[in-house]
Amino acid sequence: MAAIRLGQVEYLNCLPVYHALEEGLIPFDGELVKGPPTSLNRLFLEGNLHITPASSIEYARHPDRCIILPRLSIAADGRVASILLFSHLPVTELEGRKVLVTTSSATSVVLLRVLFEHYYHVEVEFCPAPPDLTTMMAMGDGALLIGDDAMQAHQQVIQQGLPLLVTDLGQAWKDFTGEKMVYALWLIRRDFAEAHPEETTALAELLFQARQVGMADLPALIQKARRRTGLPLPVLEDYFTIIRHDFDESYRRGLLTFYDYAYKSGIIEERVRLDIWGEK
Ligand SMILES: C=C(O[C@@H]1C=C(C(=O)O)C=C[C@H]1O)C(=O)O
Repeated sequence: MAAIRLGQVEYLNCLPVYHALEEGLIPFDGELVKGPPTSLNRLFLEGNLHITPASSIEYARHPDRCIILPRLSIAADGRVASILLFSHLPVTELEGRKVLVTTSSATSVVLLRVLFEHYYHVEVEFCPAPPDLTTMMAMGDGALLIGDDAMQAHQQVIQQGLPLLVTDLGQAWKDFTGEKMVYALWLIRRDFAEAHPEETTALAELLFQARQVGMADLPALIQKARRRTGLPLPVLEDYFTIIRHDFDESYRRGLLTFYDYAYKSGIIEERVRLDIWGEK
């Protein structure tokens, strides 16, 4: 069998799961392929990755091509700190304005559309743009950033005292629905999983164990995150307590609520059921 190609989102949100693999604390002889979420989504759907964390909305767009690994996600219960809308005006005053959305995200762009349509009841014009706060804010009145880009931009706003409002979409989603929000799922290619069921179960277990090992040494994660991003320690300590990787019933309910709104907004074509490896 060819070496496993495993995707890794190049943001801090993945560190708890990949730290143990990067450090060899858990042996993994496949290949780690790093990138922003939209690159991993594309590589996976083109058949160039066996497993990857992918934007949760992509599962709903291609349920026939993938299976969800159990017990893993990238999620938060309310405030998430890395999915942020920066704006010149309060969100409810953005009617008719242009909002730039990062080309690195799929899920959060849909989440923003859902929130504007169903929660804020405001119509805005969305334009994709590379993730750079200054350029984005020069082109419009709002900028959606995710991951480390969002966290760095937030620091820039604080340190330079920029006159921008910052809306946390995880918090907005919680205020709107009362639910948790699942941003990413670990997906495995359906053809691969069906042809190699034992390897699939072993890979699911390996990733779950890696996360257990990673989370068991939070100080090491924080030090590594600091070296990688230069973000202040209190920001990192806060982030690793609010970013979650669980996928129990309450997370699944939050995800299905999100899919329902995406369906109502015409973003996905049908209501999806979650096909989770090892569960029938
Ligand atoms: C919480 C996050 O989760 C993610 C958001 C994604 C998206 O919006 O498509 C995809 C993968 C994750 O990186 C984040 O990036 O900040």
